[in-house]
Amino acid sequence: MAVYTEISDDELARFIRSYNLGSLLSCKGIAEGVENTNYLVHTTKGAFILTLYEKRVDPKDLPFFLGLMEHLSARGVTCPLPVRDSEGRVLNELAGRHAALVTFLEGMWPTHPKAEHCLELGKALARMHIAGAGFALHRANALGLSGWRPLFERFSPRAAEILPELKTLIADELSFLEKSWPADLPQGVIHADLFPDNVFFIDDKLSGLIDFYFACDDALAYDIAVSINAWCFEPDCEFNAGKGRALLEGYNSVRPLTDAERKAFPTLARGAAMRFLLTRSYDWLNTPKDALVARKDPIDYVRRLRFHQTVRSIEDYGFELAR
Ligand SMILES: Nc1ncnc2c1ncn2[C@@H]1O[C@H](COP(=O)(O)OP(=O)(O)O)[C@@H](O)[C@H]1O
Ligand SMILES: N[C@@H](CCOP(=O)(O)O)C(=O)O
Repeated sequence: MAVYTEISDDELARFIRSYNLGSLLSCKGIAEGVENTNYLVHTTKGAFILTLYEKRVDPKDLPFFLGLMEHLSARGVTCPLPVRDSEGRVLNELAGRHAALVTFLEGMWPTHPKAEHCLELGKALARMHIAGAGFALHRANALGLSGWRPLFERFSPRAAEILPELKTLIADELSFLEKSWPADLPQGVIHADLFPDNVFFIDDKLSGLIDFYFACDDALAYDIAVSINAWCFEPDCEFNAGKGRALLEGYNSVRPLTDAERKAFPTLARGAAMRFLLTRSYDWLNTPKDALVARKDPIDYVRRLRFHQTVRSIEDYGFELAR
């Protein structure tokens, strides 16, 4: 579920009146999602998503996230467009939370992604990276290399509750990543959480990207690694080389990977697995068992990490990329 904050009818009516969106017709809480409270709002001018930002979003990052959606949208990326109120503001307050309204995107996310979806996703990711160039605001990746060890230290005494060897696995892997992390790859704005539930399709055609609330500046190829992990492993955590190839080929056809990115890919994939292993482990241990939000299994990312540890070069994945 993701309705952490309830809003009264009066508060909502007052809020919607501050936008030039006609009359309020309906408002329903959205069960999907993890981080923030989302409502689907209909007015006589159309459908919108109302987001109330919850405690894990740092308010100082909101201009970056909202500005990025405006920047990308203006450059042809189909993503939610923040709506301005009658005074030109995109960020407001509602029910004691920072709040914004964005346009509603049609489409469904693929619950069982196929290679065709991965190909489309790869192209869309590359287009997003290209469109992100020139965005004026900056945000460091709070969940990048320098954030991993401090996050690990917050749960390491309890890591064995997830898996007896987890503490050693993470500690050794962090040492490897700190020594080997590539420093000079092409940088830009990345989505950083482009999982299937953040990508919409209509009839197998990609219709839009959502959820830019982890977006930041980082290595562009790291974003590909995040998506390879999220899209190209089967439910039993077997790597699907066909899906991986489709994603990489789609990406490479729009923005060819540099030699340095190709060489660094196995390390980036290990780092991307580490990032989600850490956040999922922390949440697994700290989300109350009766919380309405579903915890995501950290073990899936232990398996991905172990797989990437066996890979030496991008060719070992079975990718054959045009140059
Ligand atoms: N602009 C949008 N258009 C259509 N649906 C959206 C939009 N934004 C969010 N949603 C819906 O809300 C759900 C949760 O949104 P998301 O941004 O992933 O939340 P969270 O950041 O809390 O995880 C999505 O799975 C989708 O169903
Ligand atoms: N994608 C993350 C969790 C973040 O959820 P989202 O709904 O904000 O995409 C994971 O799978 O661990």
